[in-house]
Amino acid sequence: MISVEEHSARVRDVVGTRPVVRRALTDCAGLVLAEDVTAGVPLPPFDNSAMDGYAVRSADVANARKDAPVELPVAADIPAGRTDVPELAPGTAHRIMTGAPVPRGADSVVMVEHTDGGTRSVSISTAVPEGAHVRRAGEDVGRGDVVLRAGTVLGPAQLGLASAVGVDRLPVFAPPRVLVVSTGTELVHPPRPLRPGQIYESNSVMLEAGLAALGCHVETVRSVADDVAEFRAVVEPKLAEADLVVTSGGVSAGAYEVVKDALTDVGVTFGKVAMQPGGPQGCGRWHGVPVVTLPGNPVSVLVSFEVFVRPALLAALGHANPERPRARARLTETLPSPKGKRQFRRGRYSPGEDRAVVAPVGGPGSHLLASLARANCLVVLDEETTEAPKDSTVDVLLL
Ligand SMILES: Nc1nc2c(c(=O)[nH]1)N[C@H]1C(S)=C(S)[C@@H](COP(=O)(O)OP(=O)(O)OC[C@H]3O[C@@H](n4cnc5c(N)ncnc54)[C@H](O)[C@@H]3O)O[C@H]1N2
Ligand code: MOO
Ligand SMILES: [Mg+2]
Repeated sequence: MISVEEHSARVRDVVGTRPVVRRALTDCAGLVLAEDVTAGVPLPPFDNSAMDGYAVRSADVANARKDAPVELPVAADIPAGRTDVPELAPGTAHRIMTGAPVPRGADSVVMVEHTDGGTRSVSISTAVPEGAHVRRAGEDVGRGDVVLRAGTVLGPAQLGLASAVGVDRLPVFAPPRVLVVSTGTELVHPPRPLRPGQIYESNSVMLEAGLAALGCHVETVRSVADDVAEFRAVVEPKLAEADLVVTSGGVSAGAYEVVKDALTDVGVTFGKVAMQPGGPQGCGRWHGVPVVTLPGNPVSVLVSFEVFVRPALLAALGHANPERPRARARLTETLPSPKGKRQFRRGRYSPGEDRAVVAPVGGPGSHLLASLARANCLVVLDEETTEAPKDSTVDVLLL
């Protein structure tokens, strides 16, 4: 039996790191930036107006008041996007819109609300300080500034910033193509009616959803019978298109362990990990493609995905912290735990007023899928623990 840490290290090793690719910004959401990004232009690129109104010299409107407005001729009209903006002559105003370049000669903008809105001449009823409503070139970002650091997870704001400084593609860690294979002669897909002895397949649905949430491209074989020849015939031709294979089922101690039987002699190692659920595990390479084999019980699949596959993939994708957040919480009922194994029990975590609380959901059985769907965390009881008493403080992994 190997420890959770040993198997984690093996899985991380086999999954490795992803190559860097340059992708269009719109294909980068959720991915990790592989290199620093510098600004090709300052932000804003030029002095521009923060308001719709009139560009003026503040000295020309210094005496303007509501009851004594100042009248200026309007010498130009500057909508946003105008590229041939004339200089402002003293004693004149330019009508200007938000985002339009402030003309040379002007030092401030008067909001249209403080004028009569004139187009030939304008009556201005307020004085403005120098610089009023002018957004200065480079006040947000200077040319050549590092705007995004390698390792940044790219969300909407980061991608918007990249575009704003003139970038169209970014170097990111390429999401892998993952082939999910569920094994089991008993598996049937809804809405086909069940015959006695059959069950509806659920593991590939969980794995596909979990992998897609990490940005992986997933191809799924929703079920293969427990037959080595069929398993090889279905899966082997798909290896060329996969960066990782994740299987479910067929790895334990029975007579029809299709994954174990098909892959033992080709480079995948099987054994037991000191944990419950998720004991029987395997990993290795098949024709050079990384393979992680998960046990078939549905709770075992999802716990194994959380403990081994998800962190390995996030690390491969460049995430600095690939682990789920952890917390400590007061246990609402006593939980037994098998000696020598790390136990993961489903729980409902709530932050609480002064101390977080976790209530176990369902029993330890790894077929109890309904309780998994109600859980928002896993209570982690270490290998030494045989019982975690009610009201004791335990570690939880927040899902
Ligand atoms: N004699 C022993 N028997 C078992 C041991 C053991 O140590 N000695 N370990 C048990 C543990 S723990 C687990 S976990 C399972 C793992 O079994 P396999 O990986 O071989 O998985 P299967 O036998 O194929 O299936 C187990 C169970 O899960 C259901 N299943 C499988 N695939 C799916 C799916 N895609 N969707 C829904 N349900 C699925 C399957 O019907 C079985 O009930 O072995 C124990 N046995
Ligand atoms: O370890 Mo199995 O994964 O308990 O059900
Ligand atoms: Mg089995």
